[in-house]
Amino acid sequence: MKGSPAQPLCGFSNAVVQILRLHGVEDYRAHDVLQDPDLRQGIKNYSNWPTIPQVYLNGEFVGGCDILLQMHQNGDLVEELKKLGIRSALLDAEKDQDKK
Ligand SMILES: N[C@@H](CCC(=O)N[C@@H](CS)C(=O)NCC(=O)O)C(=O)O
Ligand code: FES
Repeated sequence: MKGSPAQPLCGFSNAVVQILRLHGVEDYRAHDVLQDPDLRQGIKNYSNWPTIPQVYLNGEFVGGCDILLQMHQNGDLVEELKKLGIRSALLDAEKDQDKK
């Protein structure tokens, strides 16, 4: 990403942080490519993906901001988190809504 989860330095990186936060995912490793030109280019070569941010789940490249947003909207992100043993906080939020 650009910047840090606490202080994203680009709207696209910020969007990824916010989507993860919605799902209660705050504990992940983030690397600031603005601090490391080799990482900035190297990660693009590694994933064959031209832009930052890049999201990896269990070391597997998932996509950038647009793809994460899409997965958020179509429910895939909840499923992918489940595969990692992470229960999305959004599921509990939905339950709370049902009660009302
Ligand atoms: N549509 C992209 C948005 C990200 C993007 O366009 N990133 C640009 C601007 S921050 C980028 O990384 N450019 C190459 C660079 O800055 O090294 C996505 O889904 O992630
Ligand atoms: S830093 Fe300008 S769009 Fe990301």
